[in-house]
Amino acid sequence: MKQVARALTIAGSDSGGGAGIQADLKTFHQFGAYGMSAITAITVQSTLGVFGVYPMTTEAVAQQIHEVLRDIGADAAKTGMLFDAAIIRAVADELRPYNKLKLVVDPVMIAKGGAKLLQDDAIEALTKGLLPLAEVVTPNVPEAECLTGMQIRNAEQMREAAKAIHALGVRNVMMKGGHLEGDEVRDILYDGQAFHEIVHERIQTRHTHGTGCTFSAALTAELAKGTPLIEAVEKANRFIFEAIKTAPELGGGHGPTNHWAVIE
Ligand SMILES: Nc1ncnc2c1ncn2[C@@H]1O[C@H](COP(=O)(O)OP(=O)(O)OP(=O)(O)O)[C@@H](O)[C@H]1O
Ligand SMILES: Cc1ncc(CO)c(N)n1
Repeated sequence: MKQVARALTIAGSDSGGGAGIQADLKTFHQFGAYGMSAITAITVQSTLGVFGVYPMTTEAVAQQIHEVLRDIGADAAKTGMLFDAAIIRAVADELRPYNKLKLVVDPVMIAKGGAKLLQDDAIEALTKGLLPLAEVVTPNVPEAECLTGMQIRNAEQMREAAKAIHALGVRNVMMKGGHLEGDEVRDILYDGQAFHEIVHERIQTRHTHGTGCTFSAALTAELAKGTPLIEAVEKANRFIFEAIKTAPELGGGHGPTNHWAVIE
């Protein structure tokens, strides 16, 4: 039988196509992985913002995961927008038996325009139920602040927060520095022992819709292919940098990145 890397995304639909399920599937495809999806909510979005959020039933989310995993299977999976505590618990219950599957948890909480993609009372379900199953969690600065209660303004505080999130029981923490100010963007991976830092130039652009989703999808696809974590993070980082740099400049607001970006 042919061996193709299989990747599952469990996330919200973004009608604008730049974030969520759509960003994930485009990115999986670009990385040569076979993409599957379990939709948690339908969001009405464009580059101008979020206009509506329509969650799926918990049963519908659980069933999508259950049926694709027991038939097709997955080498890696990622979670994005999960909306509420009941969906988080259902996702954790479905994934728990698949302990060989590499899980990337992108703890999506708020869209760039400020719209809530996760209910406040869902944080505990996330930290207690889902994070222990994750190979790696990929918070941005506001999400890391919410998970830890710490204030993060610089690289040292990012390292402290990474340690605190690791202490919640996650194997690896990938702290994204896109939200901090400065001419450079610093992303920090912490495996419980050492920090691995990747620094690149900050691109001056408004086209950053879905950067977090696209980054974690690239990471998931590489893990599905069997790439070791540090190398997978480096590839995903190069991909998102190139995708932001060559963004197609669509829409009147925060446009999507270039999911056709090529890295060598
Ligand atoms: N302006 C930028 N220039 C260069 N790299 C960037 C820029 N913005 C983001 N990145 C890269 O993209 C990655 C993800 O970005 P960010 O931290 O903004 O994610 P996010 O807030 O989760 O995104 P979103 O919520 O829109 O999906 C960062 O770790 C960084 O490597
Ligand atoms: C569906 C969805 N997931 C995640 C994000 C975060 O970028 C978004 N804007 N929309």
